[in-house]
Amino acid sequence: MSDSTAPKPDPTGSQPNGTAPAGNAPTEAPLAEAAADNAIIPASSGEEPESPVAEIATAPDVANQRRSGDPSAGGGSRLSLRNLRPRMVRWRRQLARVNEFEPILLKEDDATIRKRSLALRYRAMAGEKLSTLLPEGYALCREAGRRALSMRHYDVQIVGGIGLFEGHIAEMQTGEGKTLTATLPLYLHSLVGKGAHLATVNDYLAKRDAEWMTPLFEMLGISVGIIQTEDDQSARRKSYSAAVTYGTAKEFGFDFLRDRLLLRAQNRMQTEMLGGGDGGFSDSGDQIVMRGMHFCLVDEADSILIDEARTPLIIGSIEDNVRDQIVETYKWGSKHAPDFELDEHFEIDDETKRYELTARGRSKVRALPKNDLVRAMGLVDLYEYIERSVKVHREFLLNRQYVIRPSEKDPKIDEIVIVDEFTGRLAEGRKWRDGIHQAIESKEGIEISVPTGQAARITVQDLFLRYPHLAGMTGTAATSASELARIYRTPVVRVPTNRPPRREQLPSKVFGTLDAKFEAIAKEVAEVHATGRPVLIGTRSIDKSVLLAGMLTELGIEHEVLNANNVEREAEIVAAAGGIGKVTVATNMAGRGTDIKLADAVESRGGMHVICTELHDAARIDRQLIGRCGRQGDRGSYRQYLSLDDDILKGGYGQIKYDKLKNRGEANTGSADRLANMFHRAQRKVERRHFRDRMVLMHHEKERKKMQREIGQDPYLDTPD
Ligand SMILES: Nc1ncnc2c1ncn2[C@@H]1O[C@H](COP(=O)(O)OP(=O)(O)OP(=O)(O)O)[C@@H](O)[C@H]1O
Repeated sequence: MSDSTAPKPDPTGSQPNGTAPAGNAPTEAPLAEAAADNAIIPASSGEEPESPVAEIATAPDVANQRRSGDPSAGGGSRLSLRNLRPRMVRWRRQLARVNEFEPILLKEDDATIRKRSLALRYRAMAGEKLSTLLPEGYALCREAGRRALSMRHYDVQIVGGIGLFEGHIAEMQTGEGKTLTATLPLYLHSLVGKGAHLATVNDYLAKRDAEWMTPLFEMLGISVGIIQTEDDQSARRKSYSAAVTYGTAKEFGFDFLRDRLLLRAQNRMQTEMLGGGDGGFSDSGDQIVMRGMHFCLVDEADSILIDEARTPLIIGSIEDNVRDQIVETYKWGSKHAPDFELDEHFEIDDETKRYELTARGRSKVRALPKNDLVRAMGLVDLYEYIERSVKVHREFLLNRQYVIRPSEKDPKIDEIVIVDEFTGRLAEGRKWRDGIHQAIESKEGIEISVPTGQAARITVQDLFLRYPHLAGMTGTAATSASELARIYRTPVVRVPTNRPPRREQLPSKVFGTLDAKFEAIAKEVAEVHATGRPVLIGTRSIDKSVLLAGMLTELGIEHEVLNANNVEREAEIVAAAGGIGKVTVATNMAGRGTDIKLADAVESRGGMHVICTELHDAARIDRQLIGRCGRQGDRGSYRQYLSLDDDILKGGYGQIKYDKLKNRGEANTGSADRLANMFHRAQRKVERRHFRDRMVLMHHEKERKKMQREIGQDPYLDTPD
């Protein structure tokens, strides 16, 4: 930590408000302007979480944005909702109070800043309200940022930070400095001594952001902990004991479950000891790692709180050696199944279609060679394994009942996907029960997915609902505002950009077929590429990214493909994507969290051009892609390409109407641009359906937990498999 008394020069050139020299004007000008006209723009009337979705969804700004069909609208626009004015006025007043501290803090040395921070902590611990401490706290944080990181929180960031402190989801455009903004509510909430968590999507981001912000926190006497997947219990305990802890939603969830299991085990031991008198309770030194859940700030809030919301975090109860034994026995079964003959070794019950070994079949099983793991399995179990394997060999055929393809989660691993016998379509995510699925995996020689057995389970949603104070940041929340407000009681606010955005939306183009669309896209890539501007093309699936890449190769355009198949090079590809003449084809969320920095000469040529090749099921994902260009006031442009055979039309209007549109598309030779709005309507229908599905699921889960509590069970530990 630096002891210098003189503050470090501010590379942003910005000065405290009111004392700003002329050169500072560009940095703070938009805020001054925006502040006068509602610095923060509500994306929904989330203040009334109880209000019906329609009311929220039709909040004027969202509605305007959708009417214009511009999924990137927002950010710097200045729209206002009359009924939310009081909140904005209050936040602006608080900003003014934060600013009042600045000239005073500027004159103080590092040691005094730290002392002030300690004094704030005492006051918070003594029970003073954090909202009273906010102006000085935020001013201290800003001053620490300026000295330790050479970054002074912009006024918009301070106002965004106030919104976060008050439990909002702040929508900030990519590149607007969410990492620095996060320090404000983290610092303030950490003062009460119960810990403040920042949850992000992966270990890498947790570590990177924590390390980047640590000098700021250290200057204020605030310790920082980082949770990484490989950490052991004692490292975790240490990280959680820090004032501020960075980690992933997943790790926070697992630690919560492990602690809960441990507490139950200890509780049981204690009860046994008290009851039996001779119980073996000993405090073996096992201690929980978390020290409660007080405040959590969720980065990439929409993806964690909505996309991942239903993801269950499960701690398995099957131990590794048992798992190995099960896997081995499946393999053993499928190896020997072809040697079993109908009628001689097994029979099939006409009614139940059950396979049953005959006496000869059973003695054959006993005589089969077995390794130690298989031998340790009970004989009755072995009969069942063989019966199941024989059934699978006779009845389940590759490319008829199922296909094999690379797993979406990990393309290096193959997986079995069931073919729906009625529709002939792939039944994504479905599995056969009673070991059939595993027996097929074994027959095909691919990794056997032994179920874990559940010892404890929590969904990401439940986890965050347990925090009494929750807030989030994201580039794209406005379109999910109603859902976030309804589930988490976290209203969404839009934070305007520090500098006005200069991103240009080019008119959407609609084609009859995918082929026609892709040809036009390739042509546009060639044209923009010739000017030296970088082009980023987003596709909905891996195969489409490959198709487009093939077309670009034919045109002789050098390019990079970024999809789930080459995640290792992700950061490298994204970092280079803003160079002169770069062309990058990416599937949706790829490259998240890495900044695309434009090469110097790119800005004067018009910045980056983004091409969206199809609408996604959620407008939010489209906006994420579009947000890649025109960052921090850079120039940039984007265009949406659509065709009448796009999946979104099927999802929105159903198969029959989709088939009609597709036929119309095939007959269509000219432009169909006038139909662009139809695609956005379809997208809204899909979004609404997904929202309804999620609400139904949430309702069922809630009921289940209620019932379990009523009968004295723990909904996280007594989980149905
Ligand atoms: N107040 C500030 N003063 C100077 N530079 C800043 C300030 N705030 C942010 N920056 C710079 O802006 C850049 C983007 O910051 P950051 O990565 O936190 O953005 P982000 O909003 O998280 O973007 P993404 O959505 O891509 O994750 C960084 O290089 C950071 O140094």
